[in-house]
Amino acid sequence: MSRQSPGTVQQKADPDTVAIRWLGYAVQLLDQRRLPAEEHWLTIEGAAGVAQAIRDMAVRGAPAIGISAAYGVALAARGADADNWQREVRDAIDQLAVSRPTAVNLFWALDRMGGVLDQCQSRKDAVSRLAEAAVAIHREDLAANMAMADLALEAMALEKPCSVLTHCNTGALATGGYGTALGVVRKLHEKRLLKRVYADETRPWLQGARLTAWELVRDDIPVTLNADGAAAAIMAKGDVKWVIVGADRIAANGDVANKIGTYGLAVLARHHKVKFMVVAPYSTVDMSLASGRDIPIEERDGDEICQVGGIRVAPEHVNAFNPVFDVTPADLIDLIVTERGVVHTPEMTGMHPLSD
Ligand SMILES: CSC[C@H]1O[C@H](OP(=O)(O)O)[C@H](O)[C@@H]1O
Repeated sequence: MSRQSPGTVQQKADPDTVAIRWLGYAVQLLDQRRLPAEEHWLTIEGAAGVAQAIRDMAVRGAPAIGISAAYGVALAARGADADNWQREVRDAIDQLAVSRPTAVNLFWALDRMGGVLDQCQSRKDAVSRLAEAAVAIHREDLAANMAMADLALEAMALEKPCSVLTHCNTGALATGGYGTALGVVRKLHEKRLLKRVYADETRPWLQGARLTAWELVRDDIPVTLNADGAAAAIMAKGDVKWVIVGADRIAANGDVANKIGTYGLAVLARHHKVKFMVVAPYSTVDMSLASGRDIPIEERDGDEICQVGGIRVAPEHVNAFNPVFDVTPADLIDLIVTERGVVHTPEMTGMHPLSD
């Protein structure tokens, strides 16, 4: 990631960890499909472009798609007709809401932007207030990540450095900056409490191999990349003490939807007496859903798992099943960390201790 340029949202953390830039007239997104081969920034001036970037995974990661969608709403106000601005911004919100179904951060951000829209008196008012609201969502997410890292370290109460294992990419790329689960990894490294982080490659989009490995190598954090299927053997060796993952939606009972493969890791962790931690901002918690059974799970085109690096490896016409998230039941989770606080053994209380 490159450094912020003038006119972009000002952050308190290291600006190198920012992959979404607000330019006032456009949002810039570091195209995650092209990493690590190329650091290519997309400049997007309308909500339709943002919706497409989310759908096509140019930007991905639950908090990052919420932040991007918020900027999309702000752009819709800028491009709206003076007489029909409310309708046009509402339509943009609807369009953004159908870009991806599982990460609730998207709907949370759009609801918040819709609330601001309801208070606007004119298009001019909407242009400035919606931009301010999107920047606030971005800044708050970054601040939440920093807070969660501190809370997680406190809860881990480590006496000596340990190794951890993570899945997918939950770093600066997936968030407003710094990262959720990967923010905890960064903090462990900073406090000299990290021996090594094992990064699952995360088929089929390879967020672990392409994005997590890129972020960590870039920041000199000791990382070992492994095939997803190696996680059991790694845990069996006994070096890994924690599995640390992010989340796309957390139901009221503490069940967690996250990248496909997470549930399997939780089962393995319990078998090997490895602790299992979920790290996500409170915007990922959906108290309207009683359990993980109610979480909509995105299924993407089966062709995504029939190829590797753009080259088809499966036979033509094979039937392929490609759910991109799974649900880990609360009883397999030791800790859920949000910026509001930590829930220990969520199967006992669900997320209720942190709700309003
Ligand atoms: C920091 S949340 C990241 C979250 O997003 C991932 O999904 P995707 O790459 O499909 O957007 C995954 O579930 C991660 O835990």
